[in-house]
Amino acid sequence: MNNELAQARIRIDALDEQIQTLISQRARIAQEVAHIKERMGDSTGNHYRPSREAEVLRRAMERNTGPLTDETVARLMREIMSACLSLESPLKIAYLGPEGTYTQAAVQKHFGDSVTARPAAAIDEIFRDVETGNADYGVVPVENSLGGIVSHTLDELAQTTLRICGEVTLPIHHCLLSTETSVEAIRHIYSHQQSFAQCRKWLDARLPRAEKETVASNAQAVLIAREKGGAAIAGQQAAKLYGMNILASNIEDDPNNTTRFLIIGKHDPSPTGDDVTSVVLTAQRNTPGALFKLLQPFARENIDLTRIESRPVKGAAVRDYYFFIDFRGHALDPRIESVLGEVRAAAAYFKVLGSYPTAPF
Ligand SMILES: O=C(O)C(=O)C[C@]1(C(=O)O)C=C[C@@H](O)C=C1
Repeated sequence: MNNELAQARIRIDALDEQIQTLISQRARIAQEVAHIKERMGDSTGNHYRPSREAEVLRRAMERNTGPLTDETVARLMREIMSACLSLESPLKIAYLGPEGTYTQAAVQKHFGDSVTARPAAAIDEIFRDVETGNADYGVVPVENSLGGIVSHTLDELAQTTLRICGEVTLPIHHCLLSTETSVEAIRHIYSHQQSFAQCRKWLDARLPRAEKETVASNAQAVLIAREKGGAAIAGQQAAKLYGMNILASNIEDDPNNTTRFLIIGKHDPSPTGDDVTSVVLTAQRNTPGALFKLLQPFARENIDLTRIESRPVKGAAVRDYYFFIDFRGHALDPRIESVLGEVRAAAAYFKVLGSYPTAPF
C-alpha cells in the first residue's frame, strides 16, 4: 500500500480509538446522571430533557470550525446523546405512519435512532397514545411552508391536556419513486394531496398526461405504486425502506419547502434562552376590538409573535374561533408571565400549550 495512505489510516485509527474511549466515558456519565435524578426524587423513569439536549446541540454547532457542516455535527451529537439516553430509559415515540413518512424522518432528526418509534394511523391516535402512556412522546406535523396548517393537529391541541415539548423543522425534498426505471414509462402517480400541490409545476412539465390519485400518506403511495406499478411522490427515506428506484429528486416547486412538527408529551421543558411559547385562546364574543386587545400586551412588551392561526370551535352554536399564537420566549420569564396573566384575564378561553426550545437545527 502507498506509504502516505497507510500513515493517514494509522492516524485515523488512533483518533477512532480516542473517540470511542470518550464516547464510552460519556455514556457512563449519562448513566450516572440517571442515578442522580433518581436520588433527587425523580421516580418517573423518564430521563429525557429536551432543554438540555437543545443546549448540547447548539453548543456543538457553535464550536464547529468545519470541515463538517453544523447540521452534520449536530446529527452526530444527536446520535451520541440518543444512544446515551437509551441506556438510561429507551423512549417510545408515536408518530404519523406508516413507516417512511416525513414524520418518521422528523422523529429521527429530533430523537435520533436509539428510540422505539411506533407508527400510528392518524393524528388523534398519536395524542391518545401519549395521553394513555402507550408512548412517552408523540410527533405530529403542524404546518407546511407551502400547504399551510395541519388542521387535525390544531383541533387536537385545542382539546388535549398534553404539552408541546419541542419542535422540529424538516426541509421537504420530494422524489418520484417507482419500480420502473424511467420517468417516461409512468402513467399513474400516487401521493398525498399536499405533495401533489407542492410538485404541480414539475408534474405539469414532465408528466402532464399521467393520472394522479390522492392517498392518505406518501408512504401509502409508495406501497400502492410498488404493488400496482406507476410512481409515488415521497421522500428519499421511503425509497430506501421500500426498495424503490428514484426516478427524479427535488421535484418540489419551492426548494425552501419545509414542514414543522411538534413534539407532544407530559412535561414542561425548562427555559434555554432561545424558546417558543404556544398558546390557544378565544376572544370575548360581541366585543369590538377583542382580538386587538388580546394582542396588544405582546406588542407593548416587544414580544415577537411568530405565528397566528385560527380554527372554528367545533360544535359551537355561534361561530367562534380558536386563535393559536406562537411567540418567542418562555412562560417562566417574568415579563412573559405578566403578559400572559393580562391576556388570560381578557380572553374568554385561554390555555398555554407549552414553552419549548426552538429547533436547534
Ligand atoms: O443531562 C442529562 O439530564 C442527561 O440525561 C444526559 C443527556 C446527554 O446524553 O447529554 C441524555 C439525555 C437527556 O435528554 C439530556 C442529556
